Amino acid sequence: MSDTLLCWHAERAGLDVLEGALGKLAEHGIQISRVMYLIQAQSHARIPPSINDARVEPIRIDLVDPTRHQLIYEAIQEQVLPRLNTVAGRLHLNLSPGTPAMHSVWLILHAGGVFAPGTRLWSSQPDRLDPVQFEVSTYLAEIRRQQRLDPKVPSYNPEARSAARREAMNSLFRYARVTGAPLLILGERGTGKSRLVETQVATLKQRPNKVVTLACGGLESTLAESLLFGHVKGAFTGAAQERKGLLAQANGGILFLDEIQDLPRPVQRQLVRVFQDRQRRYRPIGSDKEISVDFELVCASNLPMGQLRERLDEDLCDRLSHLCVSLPALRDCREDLHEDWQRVWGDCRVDADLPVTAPWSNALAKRLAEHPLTGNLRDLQRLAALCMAWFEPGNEAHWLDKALQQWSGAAHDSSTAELIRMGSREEQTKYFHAELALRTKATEGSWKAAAKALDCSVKTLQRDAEGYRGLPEELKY
Ligand SMILES: Nc1ncnc2c1ncn2[C@@H]1O[C@H](COP(=O)(O)OP(=O)(O)OP(=O)(O)O)[C@@H](O)[C@H]1O
Repeated sequence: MSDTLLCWHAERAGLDVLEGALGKLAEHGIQISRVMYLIQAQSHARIPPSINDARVEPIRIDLVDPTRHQLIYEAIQEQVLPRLNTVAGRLHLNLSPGTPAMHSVWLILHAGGVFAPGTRLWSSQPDRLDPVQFEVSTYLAEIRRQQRLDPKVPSYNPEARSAARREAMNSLFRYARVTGAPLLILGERGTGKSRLVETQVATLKQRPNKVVTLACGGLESTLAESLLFGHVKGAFTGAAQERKGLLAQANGGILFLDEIQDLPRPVQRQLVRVFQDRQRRYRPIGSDKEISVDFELVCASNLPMGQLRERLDEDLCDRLSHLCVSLPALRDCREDLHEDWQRVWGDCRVDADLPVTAPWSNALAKRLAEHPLTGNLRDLQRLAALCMAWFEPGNEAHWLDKALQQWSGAAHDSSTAELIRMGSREEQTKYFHAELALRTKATEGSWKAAAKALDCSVKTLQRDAEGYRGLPEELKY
């Protein structure tokens, strides 16, 4: 398929520049069949209908002053951008013709992602044509990606307002500094355990930039073993290549085992053995050679200590419980919520149009004061996403209200489900029965009709509904 070239008519060098560029592009194996040729409206140059088999499409722009960037942009927006939809093949942009001011305009448009992915930039002189490899849009995208993946912002302020968080941070700062002893971080899901390990813990342990993480959920024993310890080629069917395990990768850094309770028991035992050895020696699967590694072990779990104990190998649990920090849930440190919301907002805000400081109102303060926040920081992230979706410049009260309405609506179901999932089997069954009773009453219209639909007595249903006692009022159906 042949391509399109977009460029400016260089008044002084005339059509020679275009002809030269077309020739050089052909040397690169690029066939141009169409040229979108921007030219001053006042220019007297005669533009031929085609050059070197390429159809030349003059686009006359009334622009006397090439440093009027805003006007150039508007002209391009009106006269060039709509035509980009009709480009077949790839778009090439020759940056060089025109004034240096024009070069900046092209680059800015490219950086803003105006041109389709795959558009190639070229810089030319009559005797040369060089690709411009500096992909501005990719560069910006990369910065944004890094900001998300590699957050440098410490997750929590150690000088927290609430006593619960201050105490947790105080313990964290003391415990994380102890070398050679595993650190255990407990906290409900979304309390920021992983982020804490990647930022503050890694810094305190003086091993920044090297946190090797294994999410232990859903791994069966042999896979978990091979991921952690690695294997030699041919160690088992399918082991076509040698694989370096995470323990080896974490050498000199931190091995972070997230949701440690899900690590299969036999692998937990193996880990204990490595940890009992001062030199941290182990054998990759199928190898007869021992490897010695140096890493700090940090584990996290969203279970409280009592439940975690039931899921962990006894020895491993004993080792892990020496230095254990419990991160409080957000609803237990509401004094910090204003700051948390600012931080989450700053974290999620990518679009420069959005306000730098997080939106705030009395209604939001009230919602934050009473919301169960069972998803912790993720609830705040959901609110931030809704704010971004409803955002309209200059009308904060309106879009914030809209976002809050949606947030409250969506919170109902997920929060109820969340709370129900948190209890013991007995409690969960109780909540389930209560939910069933109340929902059936709501759909059938009365206790009598609900009892008939479920084939039980009204008394049974009303007793079941009592099971919701203890749930926050707003979560009851
Ligand atoms: N202090 C913070 N400020 C703003 N955002 C944060 C903060 N800490 C974590 N986050 C963000 O909140 C989300 C939840 O954090 P994280 O994954 O660390 O929690 P977690 O406790 O490990 O959750 P889970 O147990 O579900 O893995 C992530 O998207 C993270 O980037």
